[in-house]
Amino acid sequence: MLTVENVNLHYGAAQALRGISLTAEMGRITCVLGRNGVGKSSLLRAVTGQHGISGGSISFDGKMLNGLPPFARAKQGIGYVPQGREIFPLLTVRENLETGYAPVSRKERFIPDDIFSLFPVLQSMLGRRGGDLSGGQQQQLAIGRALVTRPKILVLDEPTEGIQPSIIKDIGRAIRYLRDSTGMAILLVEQYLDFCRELADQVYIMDRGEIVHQGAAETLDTPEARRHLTV
Ligand SMILES: Nc1ncnc2c1ncn2[C@@H]1O[C@H](COP(=O)(O)OP(=O)(O)OP(=O)(O)O)[C@@H](O)[C@H]1O
Repeated sequence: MLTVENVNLHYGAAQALRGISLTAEMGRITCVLGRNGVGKSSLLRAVTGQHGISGGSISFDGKMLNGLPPFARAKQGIGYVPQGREIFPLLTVRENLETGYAPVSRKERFIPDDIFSLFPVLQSMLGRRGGDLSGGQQQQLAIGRALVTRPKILVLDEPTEGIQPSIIKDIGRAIRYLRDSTGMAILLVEQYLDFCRELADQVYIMDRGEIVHQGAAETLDTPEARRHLTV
């Protein structure tokens, strides 16, 4: 289980996270919703070690992550699918997937078949350059690359952003499959309410760097939750 306790994060003098606490349990999909700029990506940067925190603690599987660099967190089992996908455009699909080998042991340095069952398009495009793929295919590649690192928790930053509906469905199916078949934890940041409502076991809403609501997915339909999500 991932435990975030009372976390603060600053960019210079600007505070982006204010006393954030949340948990993401194994075998469950935890969704964090919120409008633009409320600190969702900053939360994931804190969890993955992309940005240091200025207070609080983050632990996974009983181990404290504070101060560990991103590669050490990847070794602990934290897989990250960043906003904007960050595919290497000049590397092939296969090479992009192979960049996920870095944190795993030599004997695990192969691409699990599951990835191609979830996203068959990746298999048919193994020799193509990442930059030639559509946005939706790149998103599938970014998820595949994170899965190559054999994560125990998959952390996704707005995977539906700019993606066509049919691929959003595939991504939703893949996330559910990963939860159910592997028991991994999923921490998902989103702005797309319907996607979260369908997938999430547990939801949090952020506003101005704080958690302002938490509960089961059904609670997203309460007027109080809606108020935090409408512009
Ligand atoms: N590198 C940075 N330097 C300074 N301020 C930043 C930086 N990154 C984000 N911020 C600020 O921190 C706040 C939270 O940003 P963050 O990207 O975490 O929000 P978000 O909820 O993920 O938004 P979005 O949906 O647009 O990605 C915003 O006010 C943003 O302007």
